[in-house]
Amino acid sequence: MIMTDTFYHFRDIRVAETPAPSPRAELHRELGRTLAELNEQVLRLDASDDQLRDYIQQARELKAAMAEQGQRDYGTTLRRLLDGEGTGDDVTDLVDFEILTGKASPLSPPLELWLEGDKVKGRGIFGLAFQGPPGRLHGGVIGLALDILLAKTQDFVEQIGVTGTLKIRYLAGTPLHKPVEFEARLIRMEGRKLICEGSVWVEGQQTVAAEGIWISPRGDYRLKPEYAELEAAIRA
Ligand SMILES: CCCCCCCCCC(=O)SCCNC(=O)CCNC(=O)[C@H](O)C(C)(C)COP(=O)(O)OP(=O)(O)OC[C@H]1O[C@@H](n2cnc3c(N)ncnc32)[C@H](O)[C@@H]1OP(=O)(O)O
Repeated sequence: MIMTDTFYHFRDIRVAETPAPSPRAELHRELGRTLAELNEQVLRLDASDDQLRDYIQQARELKAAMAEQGQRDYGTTLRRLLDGEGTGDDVTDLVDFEILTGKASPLSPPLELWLEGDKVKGRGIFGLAFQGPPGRLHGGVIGLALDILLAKTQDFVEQIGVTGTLKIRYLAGTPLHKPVEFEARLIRMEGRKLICEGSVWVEGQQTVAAEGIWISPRGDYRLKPEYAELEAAIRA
């Protein structure tokens, strides 16, 4: 019997289409979630000075124990993926530690993203660590979430570009601790520019509107063949 391993290329990594996590990746996710919960717990922790000293000591010991293990090298992982020789673990290593969306990152709610028809959709519940105005999500964090969300409209095209312009209009406060829904879509492509729009919703009320321009460093934006049917919608 011939055993075939699956290898991944960087350009094939799409929203919500990452390989099933290995047991190691699952454990990283559990560790990340536990640390995120700890991060929420530590905010204005109502503990005595002695208890705080004890927690500092325990945290330092945990950090020192982890430091002995070292960290896998990001550059090597990215290189394998850019060469089309990435493993499933390489893909999860890349996406699972991303800010806000990474399932193994202590800095993530996490914000979940997926493709639905011609849209990129997202959902997340943000805790106190992401607070701006009292009880509300920080506007800069919303900007970060929209940057990540709108960038994923590039899942429909061949090129990968960088954020050129991101315009955000805050229409109403976005509350903490409630499901926040995100939506983005391609508007049009003009050579190396990709123009897209996004919105943020809580309980059916729109709280934020955004428009973005992404710039492809090399080559004009082109739809991937499997999304050719979007042509009519984005030219309309
Ligand atoms: C391999 C791994 C890749 C992973 C990517 C992850 C991305 C993560 C998301 C980010 O955090 S991106 C970081 C934030 N963005 C940046 O750091 C971008 C910094 N700016 C640049 O690098 C350059 O200014 C840029 C590449 C955006 C444009 O420089 P160019 O010299 O290629 O542009 P050029 O002047 O030739 O203009 C090309 C077209 O784009 C337009 N343009 C240029 N900069 C623009 C801009 N900033 N906003 C809107 N449009 C812009 C420009 O008007 C022109 O339009 P027209 O063809 O219609 O004349």
